[in-house]
Amino acid sequence: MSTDAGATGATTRVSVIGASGRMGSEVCRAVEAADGLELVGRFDVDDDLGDLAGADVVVEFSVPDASATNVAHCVDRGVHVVVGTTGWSDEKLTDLRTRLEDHPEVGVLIAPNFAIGAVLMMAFAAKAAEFYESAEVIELHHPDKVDAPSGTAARTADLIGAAREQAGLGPVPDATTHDPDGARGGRTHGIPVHSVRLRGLVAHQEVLFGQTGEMLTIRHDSFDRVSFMPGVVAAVRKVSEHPGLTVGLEHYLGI
Ligand SMILES: NC(=O)C1=CN([C@@H]2O[C@H](COP(=O)(O)OP(=O)(O)OC[C@H]3O[C@@H](n4cnc5c(N)ncnc54)[C@H](O)[C@@H]3O)[C@@H](O)[C@H]2O)C=CC1
Ligand SMILES: O=C(O)C1=N[C@H](C(=O)O)C[C@H](O)C1
Repeated sequence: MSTDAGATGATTRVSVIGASGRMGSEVCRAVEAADGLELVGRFDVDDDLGDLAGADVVVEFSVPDASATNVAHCVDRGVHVVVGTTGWSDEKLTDLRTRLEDHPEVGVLIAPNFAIGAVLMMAFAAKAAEFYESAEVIELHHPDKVDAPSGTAARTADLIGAAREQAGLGPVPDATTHDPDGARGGRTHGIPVHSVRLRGLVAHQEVLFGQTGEMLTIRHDSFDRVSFMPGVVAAVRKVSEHPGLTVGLEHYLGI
């Protein structure tokens, strides 16, 4: 298997699942333009994944209901996978870890967001969380997105919730007792999360922290899907060096 193009000069063969989608098509263009990577397969719904066109690494951007099955197909064939699809529940992650025990050489990266600024936003939010009484997440996306909240917002809220627990903070203050239409949004790990869907948007998020007399806002905007590509290409290059399951691009970037 030739996956270490940087060190050896060998070419890494890459297939894309979800190749006709908004992200998949952008990934195909990025792989074709990247030194040391060769696009060998494009797969979409109803295609037979077969031997994955002989890929060393698969990039998977499909739909939440299909992603786990697609990734299992790759792992069973000893192929590394870079996953951007959202909707990975704890149960699905546990099943994948179990599957990987039979293929200890295979690396799988699941990253809720490949934009470097979004990775930093999540890291900054985790850092800030213990210092503020209040925290809320607002994610804003294009209206063709099928899942809410976004994977990025869910991950951000999880990181904030875990940091608050670690610091011994209680629930966020909220006197609401009457909310028949759910105006206060959903909750992830105890943190309110609000989802906006608006034509013209791509992918955006604000993390709000408050305490008496001050407020901190951390905001990230992806104006174009090219913003995800440096992270995807870096992950393709590194995934073989990280056997087992990794959740979050920050672990590949040393953030
Ligand atoms: N991690 C990240 O940085 C990012 C993640 N995403 C996530 O990536 C996923 C895809 O997003 P988009 O490209 O915007 O969606 P999209 O709807 O444009 O593309 C999804 C593609 O998957 C295909 N598909 C459906 N079922 C399939 C199956 N069983 N096997 C193979 N392909 C199948 C569809 O035909 C479609 O071409 C979503 O979960 C989204 O949240 C999106 C942007 C960035
Ligand atoms: O569907 C999208 O567009 C995006 N999905 C990911 C998510 O759910 O967090 C990443 C980014 O926000 C774009």
